[in-house]
Amino acid sequence: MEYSPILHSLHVVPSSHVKNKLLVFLIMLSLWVYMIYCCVAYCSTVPDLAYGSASRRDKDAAGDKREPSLGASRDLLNNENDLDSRGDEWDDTRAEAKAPGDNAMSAFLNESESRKLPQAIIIGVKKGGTRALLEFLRLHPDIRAVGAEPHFFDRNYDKGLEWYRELMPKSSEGQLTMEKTPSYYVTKEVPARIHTMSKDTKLIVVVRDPVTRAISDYTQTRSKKPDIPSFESLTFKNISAGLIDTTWSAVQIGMYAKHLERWLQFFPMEQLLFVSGEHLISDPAGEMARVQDFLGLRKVVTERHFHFNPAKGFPCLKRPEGNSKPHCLGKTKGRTHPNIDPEVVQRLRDFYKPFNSQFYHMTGHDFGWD
Ligand SMILES: Nc1ncnc2c1ncn2[C@@H]1O[C@H](COP(=O)(O)OS(=O)(=O)O)[C@@H](OP(=O)(O)O)[C@H]1O
Repeated sequence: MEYSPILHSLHVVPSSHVKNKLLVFLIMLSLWVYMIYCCVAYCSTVPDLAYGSASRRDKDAAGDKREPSLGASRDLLNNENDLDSRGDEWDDTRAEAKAPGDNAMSAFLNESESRKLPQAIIIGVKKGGTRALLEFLRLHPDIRAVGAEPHFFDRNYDKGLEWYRELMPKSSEGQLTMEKTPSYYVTKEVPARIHTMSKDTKLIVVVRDPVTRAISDYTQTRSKKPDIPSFESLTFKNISAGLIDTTWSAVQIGMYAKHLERWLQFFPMEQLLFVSGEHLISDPAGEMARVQDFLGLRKVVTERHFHFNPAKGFPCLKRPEGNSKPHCLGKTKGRTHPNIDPEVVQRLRDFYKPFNSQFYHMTGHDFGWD
């Protein structure tokens, strides 16, 4: 038969047209199948998890940042207005450390997480280095800690344990929940209250030379209230008689042995760990080894996590892997202290000597302040 283009087109065009239609139909079908699959199987779970984790994250963040309503006190001025007390330093380091895809996984794991009352608390002392210690500890995967200071046992006790528990971040079974509120160490009612929550609570106290601590405390107050009297005049009840004012909190907090006596009425010494604020700066890894040991944790936070910043005079945190910039605590840590009359400093040293000796004796550790 002779070739006829007309016949050919009559024969071919309809068939390619059908093929095209078939192709479009198949594509549409697979799209529909995919969409149905998404809606029924995938979409019904993933957005839930994603939403769940997002809302949980928001809630956790809110929990971390939620400021408990606080009664008016001098500490309120000293601490709660201190942005560093809200505790978000180095959070970005931890966020960066998450691998992509971790969100879905952590959302899944979150399902088995719950908020728990803290099993360990950093109870003091104010200006001892408590923020640095908490942030060092937050690097540990087995620790979940609330960033802000809850002040539950001193200022918010009437709100009840459920209120307190709600402030805590979610944690899984093997993780320890922690918080830090430095005023606990010196507040009379706190040892009994923590004991009532759990007699097994582990207690950590960061202590520092009481004279430097007092000056640091004063420096913080003055940064908010520049018109306060001089350190020298606040130190003495009667300046000519050289009588130290032990009712001034900056002086009183440093009488560590006196406060420790109260704690020992409720807790055995083995349940308390005293961290040297000075060592936390000069040998953070060494001090962290003691803390992790005390908490029964694997030694995860080591020298690889620290980088000493000579300009700041403090160790800052770095991720062991990678070469990102180390993260340091904010400006409210390491404020320049005013020069204090050396005679007043010496008077304070003499005043603290017997308290320090008693403290060394009680803890079995010479902190070397004298
Ligand atoms: N790594 C690191 N970075 C910065 N600062 C450090 C660090 N380690 C310890 N410190 C010392 O911590 C002091 C503040 O103590 P706290 O965090 O306990 O203060 S607060 O009570 O929470 O306000 C703060 O006291 P000042 O220097 O007087 O500001 C620091 O000396």
